[in-house]
Amino acid sequence: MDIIFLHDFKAKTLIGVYPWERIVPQTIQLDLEIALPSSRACQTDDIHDALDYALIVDRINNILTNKHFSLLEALAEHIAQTILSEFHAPWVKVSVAKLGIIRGVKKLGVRIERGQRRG
Ligand SMILES: Nc1nc2c(c(=O)[nH]1)N=C([C@H](O)[C@@H](O)CO)CN2
Repeated sequence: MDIIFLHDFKAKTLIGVYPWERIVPQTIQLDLEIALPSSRACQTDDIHDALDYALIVDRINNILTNKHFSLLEALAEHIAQTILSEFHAPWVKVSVAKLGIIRGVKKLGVRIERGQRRG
């Protein structure tokens, strides 16, 4: 299985369960692993055969700007389902973390894995 990874992708968004978190944007860190539907690009060296990671970054930035979630879990699920449905990836692993939100904890978050449903 060939994979595109995006590590240490930091961006600001409104997220959280508390009222102040609906007003003050927070920096989150995303780490993604995205399985590729095909390895054709390895042979052809053609971007048209590749899953363009720049488009994935653009799409995630769009989500972070336009959608606001209470829970990291819900954001991770939305990103995972977007990548599966819009980029036809067979499988994706999404980690979403907040940085320094709780005293004594440098980074905390959730990690989910999702695949295409059969049938
Ligand atoms: N499982 C989760 N627990 C909590 C979340 C979350 O997203 N998932 N979020 C919060 C608050 O928004 C937090 O960021 C502030 O302490 C608390 N617990």
